[in-house]
Amino acid sequence: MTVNTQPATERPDPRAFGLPVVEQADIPAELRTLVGRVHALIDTVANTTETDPAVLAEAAAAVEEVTDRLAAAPRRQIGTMVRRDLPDGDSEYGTITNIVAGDTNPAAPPLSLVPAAGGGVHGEVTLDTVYQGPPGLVHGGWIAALLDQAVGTASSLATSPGLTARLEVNYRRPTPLFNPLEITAEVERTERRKVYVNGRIRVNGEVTAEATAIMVRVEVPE
Ligand SMILES: CCCCCCCCCCCC(=O)SCCNC(=O)CCNC(=O)[C@H](O)C(C)(C)COP(=O)(O)OP(=O)(O)OC[C@H]1O[C@@H](n2cnc3c(N)ncnc32)[C@H](O)[C@@H]1OP(=O)(O)O
Repeated sequence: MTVNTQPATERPDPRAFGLPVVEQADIPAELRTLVGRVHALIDTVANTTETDPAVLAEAAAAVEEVTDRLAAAPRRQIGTMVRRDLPDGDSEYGTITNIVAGDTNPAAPPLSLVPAAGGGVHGEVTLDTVYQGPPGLVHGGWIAALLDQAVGTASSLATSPGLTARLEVNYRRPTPLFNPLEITAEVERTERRKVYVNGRIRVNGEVTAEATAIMVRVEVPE
């Protein structure tokens, strides 16, 4: 039987899955600054034309020293979630180191997806060369990752959290780096635990990639 989607009245608490939860507001501003600077470091290292061995060795030693200092504190438990308040008064949980949207992951763009006025979710992100595939263009796997995150978030907010069972991506136009990407997704219908979701990426109003997905909602342990 096909049923209409209905907003979840109650979202499962990740603690029911044994996962710790961090409040987004409790992430120190200094950690956010560090995450941003490490992202800039990744981009800079990927693109530096420095060849002086002394300069490169000094940089590597400095990075090692900072890494060792931070590693003195215990690591987060794998699967740590972050609870975020959304502009519409709702809230959502996400994995704090999620590679697409993780608050504390310097490798993440990061993408912030929020409920769209007309339903579904939307977000905007501009990608640097960390995400480069073909010259000047976003890697196709990263396009799929952005769309996966979007359909997963749309499904989670409209129903309850799930895992991607199927994701089909059509690459319509090249998706450029250093251009704002508008990402949207919305649930089409639900069928038992299956949630059928559509998503797309637009650049200057033109669709560059679109996806159809089936999310399968996770069952809360007894
Ligand atoms: C808040 C806390 C944390 C919440 C955590 C939230 C995390 C968000 C993650 C973001 C998105 C990701 O990257 S997810 C990561 C990538 N995806 C994965 O790793 C998923 C790997 N696959 C799996 O674990 C599994 O196959 C599942 C969970 C998808 C389904 O297994 P299952 O739970 O045993 O369910 P199962 O009975 O097999 O299937 C349920 C229904 O879905 C259908 N179905 C199953 N697979 C498919 C498929 N590939 N294509 C079409 N349909 C399918 C079945 O026919 C059935 O339909 P019917 O009989 O009802 O008609």
